[in-house]
Amino acid sequence: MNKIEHIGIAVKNIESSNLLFAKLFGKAHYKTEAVISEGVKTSFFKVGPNKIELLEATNPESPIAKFIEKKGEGIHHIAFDVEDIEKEVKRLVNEGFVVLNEIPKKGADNKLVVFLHPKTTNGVLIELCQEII
Ligand SMILES: C[C@@H](C(=O)O)C(=O)SCCNC(=O)CCNC(=O)[C@H](O)C(C)(C)COP(=O)(O)OP(=O)(O)OC[C@H]1O[C@@H](n2cnc3c(N)ncnc32)[C@H](O)[C@@H]1OP(=O)(O)O
Ligand SMILES: [Co+2]
Repeated sequence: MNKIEHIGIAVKNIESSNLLFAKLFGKAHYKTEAVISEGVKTSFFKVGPNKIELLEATNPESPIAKFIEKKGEGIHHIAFDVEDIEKEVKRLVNEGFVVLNEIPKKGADNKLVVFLHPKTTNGVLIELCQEII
């Protein structure tokens, strides 16, 4: 596992949160993207070398809708950059982690992604990301 790729923050309204985080960071988001399969609208900010992903649910079954219902807005996941996602998944399964999707799926910002269940990672939802070249 390499560096943190992004931190995901669940928000109720991405338009108003875009304005709020633009005020906080002193610059606007650089991209928005809907990921239909995850039921989310996303926007991305660059803060120095770091990337922040805002996520709004687009339907009530979305993981973001369920998360906000239970816990409210806030940090939803931490994503890590990996070079070979399939190899990393195998390694983590061997270590006993519960992988939510063993077959990598298409995420936002040109990435293949895999999630680990927060129950096996001390309550932190972890996303693995491999850049699609
Ligand atoms: C676009 C993409 C990208 O970057 O490219 C994204 O990020 S998409 C980001 C959105 N997509 C995803 O998150 C996909 C992976 N996530 C999922 O499959 C789901 O959200 C689960 C993580 C399995 C949780 O679903 P759900 O709450 O329905 O399951 P569950 O009832 O089994 O919940 C199990 C426990 O996990 C907790 N839980 C749920 N979401 C959590 C989160 N984000 N961080 C920490 N804990 C979390 C619940 O409160 C519950 O705790 P208690 O039992 O203590 O009450
Ligand atoms: Co993410």
